[in-house]
Amino acid sequence: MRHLLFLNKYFYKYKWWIIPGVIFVVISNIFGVVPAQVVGHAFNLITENIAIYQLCNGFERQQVMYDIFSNSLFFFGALILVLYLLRGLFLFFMRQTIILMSRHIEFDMKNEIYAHYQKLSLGFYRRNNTGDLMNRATEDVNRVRMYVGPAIMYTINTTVLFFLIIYFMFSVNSTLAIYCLLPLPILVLTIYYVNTIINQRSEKIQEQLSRLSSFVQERFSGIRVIKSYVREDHTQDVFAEESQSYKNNSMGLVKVQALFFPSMLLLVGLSTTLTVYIGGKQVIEGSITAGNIAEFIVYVNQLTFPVTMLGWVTTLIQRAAASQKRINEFLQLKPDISSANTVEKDFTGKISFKNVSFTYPDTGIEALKNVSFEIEKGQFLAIIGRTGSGKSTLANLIMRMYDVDSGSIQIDGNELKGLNLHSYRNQVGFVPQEVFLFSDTIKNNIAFGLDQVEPGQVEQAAKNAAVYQNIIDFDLKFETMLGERGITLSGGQKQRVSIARALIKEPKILIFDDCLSAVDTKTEEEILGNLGAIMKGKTSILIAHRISTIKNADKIIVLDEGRIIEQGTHQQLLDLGGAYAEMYDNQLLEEENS
Ligand SMILES: Nc1ncnc2c1ncn2[C@@H]1O[C@H](COP(=O)(O)OP(=O)(O)OP(=O)(O)O)[C@@H](O)[C@H]1O
Repeated sequence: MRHLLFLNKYFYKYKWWIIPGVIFVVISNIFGVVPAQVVGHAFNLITENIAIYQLCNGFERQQVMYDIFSNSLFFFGALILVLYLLRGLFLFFMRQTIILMSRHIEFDMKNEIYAHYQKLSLGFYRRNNTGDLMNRATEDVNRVRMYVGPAIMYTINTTVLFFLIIYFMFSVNSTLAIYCLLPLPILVLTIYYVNTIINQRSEKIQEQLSRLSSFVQERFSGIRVIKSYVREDHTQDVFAEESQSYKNNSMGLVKVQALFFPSMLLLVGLSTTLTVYIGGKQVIEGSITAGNIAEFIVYVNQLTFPVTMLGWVTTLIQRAAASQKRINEFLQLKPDISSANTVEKDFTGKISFKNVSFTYPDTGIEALKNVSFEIEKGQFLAIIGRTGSGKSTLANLIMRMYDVDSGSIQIDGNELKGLNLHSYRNQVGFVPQEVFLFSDTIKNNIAFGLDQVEPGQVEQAAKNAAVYQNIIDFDLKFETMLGERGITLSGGQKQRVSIARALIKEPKILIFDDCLSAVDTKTEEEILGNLGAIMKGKTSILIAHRISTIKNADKIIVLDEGRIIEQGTHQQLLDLGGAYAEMYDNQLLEEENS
């Protein structure tokens, strides 16, 4: 429950919603309870005068009495109607304040969670799966909203109504009030018990449902693999099995739910019977009127719904507390990477690594060991090495996706950790190894890193990335949609759109993480030629597997098992006759063979 204290700041923020809300609850309940007394008076009017009315049978006076009777009853009826209309009006205001407040809180929370998620570093996203992140920002927030809205509203409502009714009941007759209320605790306990069972089963069903949807989602994403391995029938069987247990559990839930209303009605019936029985005896004794019995029956019926709600509200609160706990777990996480300095600087692009070592915290793999090198402003650095040698890790460290364990990375002679991260990353163009494009138009994908796009900028970036002609060939050209509902680009086209996205930023430092692998050698040469012109005076880092791609680099670093084993120009490394020269010979041989 203490987790829900987190929400107090929102209650404070929206105090001018909740305070009038509570006042509306009180007023609406007063208008809800008073009609019971009017019913009582109406009853008394009839029971007290019906005998006299019948005595006047056959006399002219009977018509006069009839008129008085019907006018009075009409008055009572109209009064009840007006009171209920007023109750309805204040119920409307109550919802318009408390439920609207819950929607505002939901909106604020979603934004707070989303903003916080974005601050968390890459490591956090590696540790938690997307489904879990999404659930906390949607399903869990929704459950908390049910607490700040309906749960709070019904709790206040039930409390106010309960005290009003108790007050009125006891002011009429305390013995009858006690008998009337006697079955209520049993009703509360029964409903709470049945509700708990319903809840446990619903949770189980919910879990099964999300397992089922993850299963379906994954299988449809991998439909190509399923079809090529002819596993449709097997997948169908697994799906049917999962659905079967979902069905069985849902049917079990229906059974419990079916018990809910009958048990509730039974106890309300018991309460009414006691009211009539005990009340009847008291009428005979002369301590109350028949109208009071009618009044009590209305009270009992009025209490039923809020009391039923109590069980539901308890589960809402329990669920909200569990959800808020999950939300708080993430909200309390501090980002591993934070911007230390707010001064924004323009960089020239000199990068130096001094004895940098880095181990991935999740796997314990030491990806870089004592790495030292320097790139001057405007130089072209290439990194080559076997798969898993630490090339992408090096690029990620320059982007400060992770912080180094030991050693230091400096940009223009300043510690990377001390730089304004936002401004620094804004000046770096990064093309990751795994291309990711958004389900949006090609134009918006290329212009992703810009706040404002000048005319012709997107087209020029596409030309520089040698993808312009491909885009022009599509019917909708730059407005072509990508992703699930749009077209699918080829691997090479995707890589080039992703390159265009980095180039359009006109970065001071450009990092290409093995992103020319799906591009043919001719296109690769075209891109590299364009890059030469664009990156003049700016620093570029290119990670590659083909020596043909990097031989013009100012400096080449050869990585092996996280260590730099050789560095120099293409010619220097060939002259060295080591790993690079061997790689070169092998690649020449492969080319000749093919
Ligand atoms: N996010 C991660 N969490 C844990 N370990 C990782 C992570 N990324 C990479 N590694 C490990 O770090 C080592 C270096 O990986 P890295 O991706 O830097 O190699 P690479 O040289 O870029 O390989 P490739 O050429 O295949 O892309 C590998 O052993 C890899 O398993």
